[in-house]
Amino acid sequence: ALTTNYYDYTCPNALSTIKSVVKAAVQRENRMGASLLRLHFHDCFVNGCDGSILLDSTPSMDSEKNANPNINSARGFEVVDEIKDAVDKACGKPVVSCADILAIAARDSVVALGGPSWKVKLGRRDSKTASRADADSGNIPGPAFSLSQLIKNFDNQGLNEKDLVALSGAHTIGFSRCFLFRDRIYKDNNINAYFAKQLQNVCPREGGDSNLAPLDSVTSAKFDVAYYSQLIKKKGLLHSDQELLKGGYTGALVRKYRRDTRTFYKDFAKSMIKMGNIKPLTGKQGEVRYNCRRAN
Ligand code: HEM
Ligand SMILES: [Ca+2]
Ligand SMILES: [Ca+2]
Repeated sequence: ALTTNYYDYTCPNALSTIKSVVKAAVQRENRMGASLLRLHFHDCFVNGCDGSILLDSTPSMDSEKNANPNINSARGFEVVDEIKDAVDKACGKPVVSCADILAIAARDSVVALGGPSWKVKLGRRDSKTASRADADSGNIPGPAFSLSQLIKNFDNQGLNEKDLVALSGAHTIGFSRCFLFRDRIYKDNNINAYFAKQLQNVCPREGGDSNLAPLDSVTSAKFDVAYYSQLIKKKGLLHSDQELLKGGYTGALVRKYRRDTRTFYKDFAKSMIKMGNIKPLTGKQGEVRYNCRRAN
């Protein structure tokens, strides 16, 4: 099992080193916090939290970076390299896995943008392979998903409806490209008309596919509950975001989190730990990579 003190003896400075690299990266560019948080999510949902998303393509293996949910979208790989470099220097040898780096960087990103902290469980080892096919086959939920599809997708990972609503709160930071919310702003009816109109300037019916809009139009660089307030105003950016309000239980949670930052923070932290526990490689499984981009 994963433990919070895994590197206490082999690398006592691992956590502080990672925190300072993440903090500097988020100070350079706020969005990097969002991007690093998302990397951990997209890693864990494809064959578990094993660093698979970080591997580059080889002649015999196509990278998960090329899968639809990631291509021209997943970012932060240079910062992960920077962290790996710094932490290996701090430890004197490569003992911290890339999968653990993603879990720690996700937490530190949330903290850097004013969100909750938690003790990250550690001891994940890195995969030797990646699977673009597995990253492309619906393991990662899509923005057009209905509530029932979202619930089923999370259930496949051992995550429940509360995890779904709490973890979707990650959309309180970061951005989405236009073509992923175009249908929502031109076709959905459970959207605030003025909000839709504004977004249509950023995201025309034709062209501008990669133009960006904030997932939380109020505070896209602050880890707060504004995302949930926006859902109540029918101002969710993604169709999938707005779906959360439809369910009895999920809708009640949205309304609760909007009013109760402490409970959102507590539940988010708990669900992040749960997500970080998806099928980790432990013991002698996998390896600790020397370079997060390739197997040893
Ligand atoms: C519930 C199902 C989810 C769906 C359908 C979904 C979908 C998306 C989409 C479509 C984008 C924009 C991607 C792009 O523009 O290329 C996005 C961005 C993002 N997602 Fe999610 N997501 C979900 C859950 C999560 C979870 C669980 C997390 C983390 C715990 C997360 C964190 C983020 C972050 C932080 C961004 C912004 C990234 C950036 O600005 O670089 N998402 N998501
Ligand atoms: Ca993975
Ligand atoms: Ca926010």
